[in-house]
Amino acid sequence: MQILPNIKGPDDVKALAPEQLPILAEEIREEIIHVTSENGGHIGPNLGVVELTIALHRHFSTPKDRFVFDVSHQGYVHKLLTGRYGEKFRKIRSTGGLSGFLNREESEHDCYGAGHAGTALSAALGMATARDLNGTDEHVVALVGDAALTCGITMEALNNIRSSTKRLVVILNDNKWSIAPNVGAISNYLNELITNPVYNRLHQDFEEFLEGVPGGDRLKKFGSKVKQETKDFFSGDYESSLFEKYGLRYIGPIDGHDQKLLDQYMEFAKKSEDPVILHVLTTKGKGFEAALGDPEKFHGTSPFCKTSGKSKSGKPGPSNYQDVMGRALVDFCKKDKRIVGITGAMPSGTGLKYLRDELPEQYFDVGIAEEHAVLFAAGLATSGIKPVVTIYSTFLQRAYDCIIHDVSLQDLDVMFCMDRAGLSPNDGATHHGLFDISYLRCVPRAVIMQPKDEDELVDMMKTGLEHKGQSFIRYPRGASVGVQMKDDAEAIEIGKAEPLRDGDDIIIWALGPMVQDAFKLANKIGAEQGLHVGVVNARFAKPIDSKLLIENAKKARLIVTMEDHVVTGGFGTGCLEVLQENNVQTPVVRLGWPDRFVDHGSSGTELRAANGLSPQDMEKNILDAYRDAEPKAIAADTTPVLGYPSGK
Ligand SMILES: Cc1ncc(C[n+]2csc(CCOP(=O)(O)OP(=O)(O)O)c2C)c(N)n1
Ligand SMILES: CC(=O)[C@@H](O)[C@H](O)COP(=O)(O)O
Ligand SMILES: [Mg+2]
Repeated sequence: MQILPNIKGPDDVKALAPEQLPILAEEIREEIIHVTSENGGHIGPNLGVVELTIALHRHFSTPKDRFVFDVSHQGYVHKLLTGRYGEKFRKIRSTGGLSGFLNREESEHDCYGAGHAGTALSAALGMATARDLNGTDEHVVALVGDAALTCGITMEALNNIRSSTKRLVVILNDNKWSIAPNVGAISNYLNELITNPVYNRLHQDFEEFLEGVPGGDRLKKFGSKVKQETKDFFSGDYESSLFEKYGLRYIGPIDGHDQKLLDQYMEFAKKSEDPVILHVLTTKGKGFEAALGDPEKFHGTSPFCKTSGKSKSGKPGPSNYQDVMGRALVDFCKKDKRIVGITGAMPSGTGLKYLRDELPEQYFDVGIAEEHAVLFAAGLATSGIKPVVTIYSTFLQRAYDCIIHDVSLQDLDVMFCMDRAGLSPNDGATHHGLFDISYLRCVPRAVIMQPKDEDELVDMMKTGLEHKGQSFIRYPRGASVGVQMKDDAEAIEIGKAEPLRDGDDIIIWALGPMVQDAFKLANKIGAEQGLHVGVVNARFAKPIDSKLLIENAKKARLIVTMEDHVVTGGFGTGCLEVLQENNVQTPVVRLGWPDRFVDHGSSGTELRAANGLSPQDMEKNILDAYRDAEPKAIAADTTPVLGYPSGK
């Protein structure tokens, strides 16, 4: 490492001689491969933007100039070039390390954070418009991936640029990939642009421009061809690109790994007196064979072996919830052709890849377009199709009005599978699924459920598929419990909780994976305090099993609720409402995430410990509340203690 460690900021990048840039690029790739092999992370997207990001920092000057990266999962190079090489980068996406996304609190060079796709163009346009209003002269550059163009918000911003500002630089980073291969008409259109004769449509002052850039004369011979085409273009012989129809000057496509070419076109884009889009072709995973061979796997990966690319994760454990859901959905779709699965560009992450491969006619990937996914499902449902919308809890936030206004208000039969409900530790605040119960519990008729294990997940899928109305199943990222699966799923009576262990001193109502934690606490408190602690698998966050809850609360001295969700408006709050409405005074301790955003971290265990949710914290919370609660004169129940999953 000769250059990268000495890059303390963009000025050091500008000071490099051209012949040093390939060395810097090589060192950056080496660092990204090393760090992501240890921590996991978005290796593919970042290896694809090395030369592009170097060029950005050689021609623009953050923090005065503003870079807005769409999703910003491809921001590692930017971080390395803005003084963040070192220990914190080495721990990126882990406790105490950098965020995996741009973050305003992390650096003055990160003018805008992200994590969700489709926000960059609108935010950048806001910044450019603010600049015009303030009369300042900074440059604003939006880096947008080809799949981010499938987001509705991106098109809303495109529609607005021409009428809002004169100066905005948009870099379209076109690598043909979303997480899976990019989909839809916009993707096909970009391919058309690329397969046309490779030329750059430049404004007629192309020759003038060449005077102004180093090596411009070398391009002169090339310019004569372009000049002809420019004339044709302006004479209307060429149909202008989609982007010109939106009022942007389109330049491209150019090779996004050719540092010299990038230099020249960045300079042109910078000088443009019109909003300009520079169409850059890059290769996701460039510089790492395994990533080139499997861009989907290496879009965002867990730690891997640097030589083979093989995942480092230990011995195979229980299936991930996404795979259980995906395989079960195939079975349900085989039995009922009316059932279809819909994903927003994430067939692997949601598990819908099984349906894609086995029953492609019942599979729909709509691109990064969650609002459209829900509305599309609503349309399908009006014609007797039973759509299953599989979108991560956090990304479903994007489609909230479509859920209420289109699916719920019209009482259409749609089932939602919300993966990543709970923590996404390494991705952090933009990706934790901690709000879905709160944002859905207020929606009339919504059925919100969470399984205690993978077998119950399939039961809940059957329940939702048979339910006439709107059902939402939430389940966590990663491995399931490892229980024996039934041969045939059994529907669950809606609103029916599952008592698992008797108790009358304390009764814990746990949702989803918290059932495991509840049993551990019940066993420990029972053994050490001699208390009789019951456990109920709540199953439904809406409707709550009020009858059983009231019965439990009249019997016990304390009710505890446990959820992998914020407390504010969550499942525990629902239980409080039930007891209050029925005038049952038994105190309730609600164990869940506090009313604040939760950072990224190495694991759920570390994040829980950092947020007062370690097993010790929860035990203390419960015992303190128990001591403060009014004793109740009820004889201890001697019913034998049940265990779950196998008497643990
Ligand atoms: C609203 C939303 N939906 C889904 C995702 C998951 N996601 C993260 S990156 C990505 C693909 C982005 O593709 P592109 O914009 O082309 O960037 P690339 O990874 O190719 O550089 C997706 C679907 C997200 N971050 N936000
Ligand atoms: C950047 C982004 O939004 C996705 O790549 C996300 O990080 C995937 O999350 P999972 O790894 O949980 O599928
Ligand atoms: Mg892409």
